[in-house]
Amino acid sequence: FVNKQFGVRSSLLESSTTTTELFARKPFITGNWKLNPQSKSEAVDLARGIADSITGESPSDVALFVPFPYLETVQGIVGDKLIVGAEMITPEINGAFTGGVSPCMLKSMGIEWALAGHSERRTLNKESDEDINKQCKMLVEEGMNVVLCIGESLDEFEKDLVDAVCEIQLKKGLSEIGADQMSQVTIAYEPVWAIGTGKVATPEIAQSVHKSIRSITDKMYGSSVAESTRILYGGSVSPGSVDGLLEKPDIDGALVGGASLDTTSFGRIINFEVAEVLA
Ligand SMILES: O=C[C@H](O)COP(=O)(O)O
Repeated sequence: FVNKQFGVRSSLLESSTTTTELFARKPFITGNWKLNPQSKSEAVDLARGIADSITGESPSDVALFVPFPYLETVQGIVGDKLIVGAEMITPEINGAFTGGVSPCMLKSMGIEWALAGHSERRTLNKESDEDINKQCKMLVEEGMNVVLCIGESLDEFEKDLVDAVCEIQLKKGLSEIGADQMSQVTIAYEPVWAIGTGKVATPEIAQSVHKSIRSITDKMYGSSVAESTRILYGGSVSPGSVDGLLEKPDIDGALVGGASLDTTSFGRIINFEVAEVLA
């Protein structure tokens, strides 16, 4: 077994293997806690467990997107080991937006990352592509980083509209964001039918959509941006599925929901193992 992950796992690497041989982009494993856990003490335990599962220099970037009330606590626990981000933002500077949390507020707390466009917010909170674009633009303009989530419904999947839906969501979500701002953008492909259902997309299906997303990014921004933009897969990622997904050349990481609430499962996902990347 040869582990050629990007990053450092030197004890497992063949002396002739460089860390950049396998992955074109540094893998990025992210957890989205959603409306969990139910208490601060549980959040503390979970954050500690996850931070402890990163020993030495991580082979990947790792991020946790957590509910607002836990941000500072989790950040204090994980330190520099991983990124802590918000699950959403209100794209306003200040004013009469009851319940809102702005990018500026987050930045003042040292939080530099946020999700935008998660399907639960698109569906439950009726966020439109225009709303999501406003969030993305404000985040990058504030010098923050955004994970833009896109993905088709089951109905759209069955009607073979996957690439078309992703193209629309991508183009609208990134409207007026320049090539020079794309280093602040990560894309997450999350088929809605795979979220929380246990029905993970096969690596082949996910790879095909990721390749199409990269090609759309190429048309929008050129090859250099397309080749450097990380595209994560989300939807029922588990310890059993992560290795196969990460073996695909255009799958640069994962956005993990349910399994990010379990220290052992998320620890295994963070420390995924691939022997080679399959074209
Ligand atoms: O943000 C994460 C996604 O919604 C995936 O959630 P899941 O891993 O529970 O399916």
